[in-house]
Order: sequence, then C-alpha cells, then structure tokens
Amino acid sequence: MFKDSTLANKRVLITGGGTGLGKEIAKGLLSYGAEVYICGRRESVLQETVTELAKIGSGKIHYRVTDIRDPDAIETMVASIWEEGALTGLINNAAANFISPTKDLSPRGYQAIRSTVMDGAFYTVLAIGKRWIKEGIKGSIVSNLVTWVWTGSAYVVPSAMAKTAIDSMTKSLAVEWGRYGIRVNAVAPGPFPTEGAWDKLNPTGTSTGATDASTVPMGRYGEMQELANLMTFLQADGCDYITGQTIGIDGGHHLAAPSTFASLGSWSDDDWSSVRDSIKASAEKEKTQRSVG
Ligand SMILES: CCCCCCCCCCC/C=C/C(=O)SCCNC(=O)CCNC(=O)[C@H](O)C(C)(C)COP(=O)(O)OP(=O)(O)OC[C@H]1O[C@@H](n2cnc3c(N)ncnc32)[C@H](O)[C@@H]1OP(=O)(O)O
Ligand SMILES: NC(=O)C1=CN([C@@H]2O[C@H](COP(=O)(O)OP(=O)(O)OC[C@H]3O[C@@H](n4cnc5c(N)ncnc54)[C@H](OP(=O)(O)O)[C@@H]3O)[C@@H](O)[C@H]2O)C=CC1
Repeated sequence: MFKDSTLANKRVLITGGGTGLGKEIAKGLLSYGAEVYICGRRESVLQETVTELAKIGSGKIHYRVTDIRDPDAIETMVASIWEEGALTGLINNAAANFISPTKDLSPRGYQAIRSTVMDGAFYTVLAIGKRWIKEGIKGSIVSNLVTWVWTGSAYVVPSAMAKTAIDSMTKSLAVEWGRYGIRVNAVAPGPFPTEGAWDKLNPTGTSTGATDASTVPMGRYGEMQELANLMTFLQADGCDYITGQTIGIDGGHHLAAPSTFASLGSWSDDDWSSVRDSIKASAEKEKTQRSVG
C-alpha cells in the first residue's frame, strides 16, 4: 500500500508494543522503514518481540521496560530514548481491560484500568510533547481507542470512560498544539481478536456482543494489516492537515447497533418479497378507507 521508505527517518514509540495490536503495528511501521521503540512491563515478552521483529524492514526496534501508570518511569523511558535521538511519533496503545458488572468493581479494579488507559496515555503524551515543543519538532500522536468512545459500552465501563477521555484529549490538544505542528489523532478499532483482549473480554470462548463477528456489517473481524496501514498513514508525511480526528476502523460495526435494522441483513430475497407483499397489502387496505388523497 505504501513505498518501503514511507516512514524512513521516523522514530516511533508504541506503548504496549510487545503483544497483540501493538506488535502488529510495530511490524507495519518497521516494514515501511521506521525505527520503533516498544514498551511494556514484561521484559521477556518485549525481548522476544524485538528478536522476532528485528528481521523486518530496517530492523531498528528497541524496547524499554516501563509501567506507564508511573509518570516518573515514563520520564525515565523518554529521556533514555531521546539520548539515542528524538522521537517523531507516539502510538498510545497500551491498555488494561476486563468485562465485569460495574456494581462488582472495586476502586482498585477501576483504578487499574483508568490509570493505564487514561493516565498512562496522558503522561506519555506530556513527556514527549513538551520535548517536541521545546525542540521545534513536528510530531504525530495517535491513540488506539475503540468505538465505545461513540457508543459507550456496558460491562466495560472504566475502559469506555478512559478511552473517551483520551478521545477528548485528542480533540483538545489538536487545537492547543496545532501551532507547533504537532498532530494529535486517534483510531477507533472494532474487533481485531488478540490473545490479550479476548482473554479479558471473551473469557467463555463463545463470541458474544462486541466480540461476535456476525454482528459486523462486513461479516468479519478486522485484519491486522488494515490497522497497521492506518497507523502508517497517520505517522507518515503528506496529510499533515489531519488533526483532532478519531478514525473508526470497524467494518461499520458501531453503526449497526441492535436498535437499528442492521440484523435484516440476514433476510433472503424471498423474505423481502413476502415482507413487501405484506406491507403493500396493509397500505392497500388503508387506502380503501381514505376519505381524501
Ligand atoms: C459496539 C462496539 C463494538 C466494539 C467491538 C470491539 C471489541 C473489542 C474491543 C476491545 C477494546 C479494548 C480492549 C482492551 O483494552 S484489551 C486489553 C487487554 N489487555 C490487558 O488488560 C493487559 C493488561 N491487564 C492487566 O494488567 C490485568 O489484567 C489487570 C487489568 C487486572 C490489571 O492488573 P494489576 O496487576 O494492575 O491489577 P490486579 O490484578 O492487582 O487487580 C487490581 C484490581 O482489579 C480487580 N480485578 C482484576 N480482574 C478483575 C475482574 N475480572 N473482575 C473484577 N475485578 C477484577 C482486582 O480484584 C483488584 O481489585 P481488589 O484489590 O480490590 O480486589
Ligand atoms: N483487540 C481488539 O479487538 C481491540 C483493541 N483495542 C485497543 O488496542 C490496544 C491493544 O490491545 P490488544 O493488543 O488487543 O491487547 P494486549 O493485551 O495484547 O495489549 C495490551 C498491551 O499493553 C501493555 N500494558 C498494559 N498495561 C501496561 C502498563 N501499565 N504499562 C505498560 N504497558 C502496559 C501490555 O503489556 P504488559 O502486560 O507487558 O505491560 C500489552 O502489551 C488497546 O489499547 C486496546 O484497547 C481497541 C479496539 C479493539
């Protein structure tokens, strides 16, 4: 989709890049020539990913062991990256989540999710953004959100709240930092199955609700390359005027709510024919009763 050199000279940090979507995005950015940093809390996982992905593209991939809930740890990480050169991009991807009835959540359960998704993304943006402003670097921030920022979602309320906060940060900082040439965007994926997400959101192993592909208008899950391509586009030069946007990538999922007629997609032509006959019969009956028109 892009030239191999599309991201040459780009240096991008992907939080939570050791697994799942972050790892797939790292593969995409590397294949288009970027130098990539990934971070997470499990060194063995990060090490394994770096070894695996070093064969792709320029092969410049590094890791930092960091808990993004700790602002001091983020500052240490970013300072150590800057010693090797300034970043040009950030992908806020790390997250925590699990399904639970909201009434059963403890304050610590809520905090585990909020502190990762909302605070972690904000601290990382701050540590990098203030350096870009000081050094006059035009960077690109992209946060990996979810379509719940538009719909909300039951049983994952802290995640929906925290992601929505970062959606608001995206719009707000796009305005505040536009004058520095810093772009602030987000993507809102629908279901892209990963071990990390499905263990927490689909623990019964039976796809239901948000994880059920048959409820997606396109009838399938997202493909990793599709998300990696969108992230590449948002990290590349060429459409720098795009800022403050949250771009959905969900096969139309969030638009096909149960409160719409989305499920009628399963009706056959024969079903439609008999339905049309029934509707027309009703209209004809009403017409016989009209006094005017
Ligand atoms: C119409 C729209 C459709 C859209 C369709 C989209 C479909 C998919 C959308 C996916 C969107 C978003 C997905 C994700 O974000 S997936 C990310 C999944 N990955 C992770 O969560 C990785 C990180 N996770 C963790 O670190 C842990 O799992 C955890 C979140 C639990 C945090 O770990 P930590 O070590 O910090 O915390 P503790 O284990 O000490 O627990 C802290 C408190 O939380 C309570 N807890 C933990 N699990 C549960 C649970 N399952 N239910 C209730 N409470 C839980 C735990 O008991 C602790 O509280 P207490 O001390 O008070 O007991
Ligand atoms: N999969 C899907 O269908 C969808 C996913 N998303 C979003 O995509 C992103 C990736 O999710 P996915 O790949 O599925 O799930 P994963 O569980 O694989 O990814 C989460 C990553 O975040 C890291 N992480 C979690 N907490 C911290 C922390 N405190 N500090 C540093 N790193 C942390 C984890 O590493 P470690 O545990 O080693 O710290 C892990 O690598 C998330 O933002 C998620 O909300 C959005 C919509 C749909």
